[in-house]
Amino acid sequence: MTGYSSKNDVATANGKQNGSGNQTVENGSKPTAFTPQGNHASSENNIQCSLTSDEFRAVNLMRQDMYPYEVIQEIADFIVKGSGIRPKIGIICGSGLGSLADIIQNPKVFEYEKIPNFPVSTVEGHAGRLVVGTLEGANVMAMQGRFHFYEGYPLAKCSMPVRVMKLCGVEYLFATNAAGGINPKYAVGDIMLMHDHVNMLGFAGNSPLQGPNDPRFGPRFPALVNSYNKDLINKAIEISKTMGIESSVHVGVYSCLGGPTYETIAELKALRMMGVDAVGMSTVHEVITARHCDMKVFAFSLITNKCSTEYSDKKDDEASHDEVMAVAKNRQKTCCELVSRLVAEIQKTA
Ligand SMILES: O=P(O)(O)O[C@@H]1C[C@H](O)[C@@H](CO)O1
Ligand SMILES: Nc1nc2[nH]cnc2c(=O)[nH]1
Repeated sequence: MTGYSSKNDVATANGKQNGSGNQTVENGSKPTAFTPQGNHASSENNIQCSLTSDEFRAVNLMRQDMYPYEVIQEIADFIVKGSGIRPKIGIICGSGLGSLADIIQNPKVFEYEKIPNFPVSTVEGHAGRLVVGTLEGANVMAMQGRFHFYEGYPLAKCSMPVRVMKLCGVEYLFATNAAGGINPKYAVGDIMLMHDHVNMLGFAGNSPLQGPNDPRFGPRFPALVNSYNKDLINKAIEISKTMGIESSVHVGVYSCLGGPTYETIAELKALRMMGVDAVGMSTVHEVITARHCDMKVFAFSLITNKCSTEYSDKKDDEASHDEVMAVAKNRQKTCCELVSRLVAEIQKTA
């Protein structure tokens, strides 16, 4: 084979590691060494890590994934007391779909950084606010900004807000996302109602339920068949007919990869062979957490880009977050209408 070369260069994020493993840091502060036990020491004979003590503490906080029931209860109490509302429906806004929270009436807004023990959003298109209020007469709470594995958060932390929703009183989770369409019949701007998922992070041994199980949330070994509520899917199909968009609404299988990279062609081919229709970087761990604590789940993907399984040199064929955001902005009105009409249906039968 020609045209392919592999060099043994080793680089760090700041590009300063040399072949001998010696490291320097950009800002001149002294690197901190850490032991495999996790306590960081300044001894030079341990594994070296180019973090200052402050950076190390920040990373540690980010990776904290144990949220005892009592801590989640405290967060839930903070939100219920602060808003004066006990929400029944929880909405998670996907990339660029923050407007789903803007349609909430009499909103009480909580910035994530002001909520005790809450993580912060780091991704463009995820504002980082919890909005509590009413929609179509129903009490709702919406996450305007979710947490992703690729941001550095463990899965349990990414989906911790779902447990907060549960303890606030939420019975229904509406999870939305932006996703790449692998099914060749899907077009950009279409909506895929999720009826199942392939948990690629789970295949790799990662779960939001890893670690000790607290039975106050749910069982050690929850079943996931029928995770996506069929009645809600059918109601959404009926609503799509009345909205005149049924030809661009599909029912399909979503898969979550770790990101932040978009997929290679070989990965897309593999996913297609596995029966995946749309691929993204979220939602699955939230659904698992919601089902564990017995919430009813409705989820949909907005198809923001087509994932071709053919090799191409065209730059236009590459996925980009700008495209994802632009398509989501274009389709936000339709997504908002679908969500509010479904909320109205739930409220009607309450
Ligand atoms: O939060 P979602 O799943 O809607 O966002 C998707 C996945 C990545 O965060 C981002 C990639 O463009 O969009
Ligand atoms: N993994 C993944 N996530 C996305 N989010 C929006 N589009 C995509 C995509 O093509 N792949």
